[in-house]
Amino acid sequence: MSTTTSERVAGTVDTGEELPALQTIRRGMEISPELRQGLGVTLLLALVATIGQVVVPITIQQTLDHGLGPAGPDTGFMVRMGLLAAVAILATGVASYVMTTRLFTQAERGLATLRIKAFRHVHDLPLLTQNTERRGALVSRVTSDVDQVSQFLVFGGIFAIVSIGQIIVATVIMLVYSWQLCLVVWLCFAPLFLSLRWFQQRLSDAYGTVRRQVGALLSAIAEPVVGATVVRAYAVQDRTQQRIDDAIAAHQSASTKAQGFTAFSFSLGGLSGGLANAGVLIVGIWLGFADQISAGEVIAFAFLVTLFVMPVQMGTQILTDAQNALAGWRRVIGILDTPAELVDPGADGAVLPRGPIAVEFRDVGFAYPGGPPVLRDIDLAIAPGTRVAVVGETGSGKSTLAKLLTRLMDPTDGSVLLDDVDVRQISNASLRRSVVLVPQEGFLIDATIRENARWGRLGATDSEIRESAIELGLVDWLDGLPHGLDTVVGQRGESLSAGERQLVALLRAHLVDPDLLVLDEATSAVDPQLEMRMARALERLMSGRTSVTIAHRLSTAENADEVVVVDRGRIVQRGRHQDLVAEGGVYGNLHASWVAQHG
Ligand SMILES: Nc1ncnc2c1ncn2[C@@H]1O[C@H](COP(=O)(O)OP(=O)(O)OP(=O)(O)O)[C@@H](O)[C@H]1O
Repeated sequence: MSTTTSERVAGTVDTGEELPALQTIRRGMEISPELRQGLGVTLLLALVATIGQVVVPITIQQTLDHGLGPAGPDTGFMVRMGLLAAVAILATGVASYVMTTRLFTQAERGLATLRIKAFRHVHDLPLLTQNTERRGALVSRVTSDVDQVSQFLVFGGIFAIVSIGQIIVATVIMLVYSWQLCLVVWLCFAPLFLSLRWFQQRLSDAYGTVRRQVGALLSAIAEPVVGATVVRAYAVQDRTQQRIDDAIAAHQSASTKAQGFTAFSFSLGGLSGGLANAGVLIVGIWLGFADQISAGEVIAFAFLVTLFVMPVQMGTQILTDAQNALAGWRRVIGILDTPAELVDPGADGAVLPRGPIAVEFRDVGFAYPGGPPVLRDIDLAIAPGTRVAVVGETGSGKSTLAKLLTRLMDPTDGSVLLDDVDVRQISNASLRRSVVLVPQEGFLIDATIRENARWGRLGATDSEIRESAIELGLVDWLDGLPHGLDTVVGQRGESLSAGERQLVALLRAHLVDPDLLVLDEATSAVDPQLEMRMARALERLMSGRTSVTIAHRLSTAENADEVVVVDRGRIVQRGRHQDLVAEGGVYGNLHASWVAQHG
């Protein structure tokens, strides 16, 4: 677990930002063991590829110095050297190919594992955390951040290893030939080597700005697309267009600046190479006259210099990529290091028996991370099969109560019990089987009504879905739709009306066949006919089950067996509707405002 976890603000995702580079790599390898598999062989191949590169200059030197004797060319020797060079070139090519293939296969396998683990963990993160972390940012962590790691591991990583190897081996060979010429080469490249860190920092800053600008650009574009209706309704196209234009201009200038740094370091690499070659020739000839070096060695040097050029030209870019990849890796590891606070007891957990569930809140308190208490001293017992309506002013804590009841969050104090068992001890599978939450806005996927209903019971047949629709009195509505169960609901169910979306949500809930139904009643008004249909479906859905409804309608409170009144996080009144109306208090006020609205 990362060092930052302990300091993490409750309910937020670990950013992993303070994880040192080496620790990041170690943790990353632990999470994706595939990255380590066969790494030894891959590195061996990298060594073969590197050594192969320097064999050619050596054979040239040998041919020039020993193949062209005073007695004329030694054909046998030259052929042997030529063959050696050919074998070296072939070996380098094959080794590079196999190495790269192995590397990207392993890297992609390892990163697929990382993605899968991160996605699974996102599911286990407390709902609260998912709300706190911007959802888009979570998505980017498991997609583009992993891509950055992948890019680097496949291209940058191996290039870095081979490059460093190339420079080391070339330097050793140069030293064997002539330390003076080696010094010339190193002096020519020294300014670039020394400024690599400086370049890398500039590049990193520049690309950091580019990434931020990409984010700004995406949100500037997403806003008018997602909120197209509002943008048009308020005729603010010009303002949003201006934001997009500004974002595009800012992105363009940041990118140009970043590319400028890359181009500069690239050119400097070429310049250093040219200088080194010239220096080698001048000093080499001078040393040659002093009989300190052979012609073949000078030519070999010219070849060896080229082994320096590419690595240093790409060096700054590789360093930046490495930094980006590490940052990406840290962010994904950060997800995995965020504890799944809602621990599922799994197979060891209790299993709820079938039949209406008894509910109890025992001294429950709750506060959102860093916030004040939202629920206090909640003691509430609901007998099996009872129909309870929870009412209260907006912000009084009703939805929070529902989330605790369905274990989307755990209480900060006290406990929630179902059939006398703490919800924390009930296996998730059993909990999801027996308890259903129908939220205000049921989330519909862009698929058919059939697919959406099947979220309630995966694999439900058409006749089972129809049976549910018949029991809820929805079959004539379903048959009245243009394509029945095959009707596509559009993104987030946009092709249906708000009331129809609720009907699909009820159908889905009915297919679960729960023993405890928790409903967050929709506030949006629907046409009277649909309203009646919904009321009838709800009535049937609740029958024979324990139900807790967050009520916004007078009729729901009137029909409930018991009304629970929440005010500023506490239960202030309980009882039947008529009794509470007579009692007055908070319920009296709520009732009066309902009557004023609809009476
Ligand atoms: N994710 C959250 N993070 C921080 N505070 C929250 C969060 N959700 C709700 N709250 C706060 O908790 C309090 C209770 O909210 P809750 O949603 O339970 O009220 P409610 O009674 O259901 O309101 P409404 O009828 O408007 O839905 C409010 O003050 C709200 O600001």
